[in-house]
Amino acid sequence: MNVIASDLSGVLEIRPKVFSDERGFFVETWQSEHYCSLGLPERFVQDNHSFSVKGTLRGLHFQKKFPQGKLIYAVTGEVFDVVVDIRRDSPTFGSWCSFRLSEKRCNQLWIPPGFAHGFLTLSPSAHIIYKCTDFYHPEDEGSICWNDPTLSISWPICDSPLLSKKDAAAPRFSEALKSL
Ligand SMILES: Cc1cn([C@H]2C[C@H](O)[C@@H](COP(=O)(O)OP(=O)(O)O[C@H]3O[C@@H](C)C(=O)[C@@H](O)[C@H]3O)O2)c(=O)[nH]c1=O
Repeated sequence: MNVIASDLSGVLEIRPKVFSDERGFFVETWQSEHYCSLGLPERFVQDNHSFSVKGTLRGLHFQKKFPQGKLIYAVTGEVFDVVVDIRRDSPTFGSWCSFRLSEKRCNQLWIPPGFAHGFLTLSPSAHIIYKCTDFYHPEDEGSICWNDPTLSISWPICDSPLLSKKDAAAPRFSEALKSL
């Protein structure tokens, strides 16, 4: 397993060992001893699976009182995944970083609690699964508009992404964080 630290403390790209043979491949996507030794918690309480068509952008989402750590994996396709540091006491508060997660790379992204998260589907479609450290609390959810001018995220191929109604109406970064 290779682990690449990012510019945002705690955010890790994990590249698990892939065992390929004539049948295909095998990969461990969660093994508590190995992943906990990287600093991930042992306890995840919810697993999610989303399917998106090309050009879909989900995010940027966060929970306020119940922040979720997330371990993200692209089972099929490729996504441009973005995390934004919304930890007020962090030296990188307001900074973002991006990762390409894909079925070819078999890579994973660990996002600790305290970040807003979103992704854009680059391939014709993508199945994304992720483990969460806290439950979904819809009443606690916050969102930031994907094209916030302060954040100025360099989304690839993204003039008019496919958005949910909620994401299309998401507030700017400064407004969204007033509720934090
Ligand atoms: C996220 C979530 C949604 N839902 C429901 C609510 C809604 O009716 C439907 C679709 O919800 P959304 O439009 O919020 O789904 P989506 O836009 O895919 O939301 C997700 O986006 C990515 C970027 C994340 O980081 C996730 O934490 C989550 O916020 O699914 C649940 O029942 N449980 C959940 O955990």
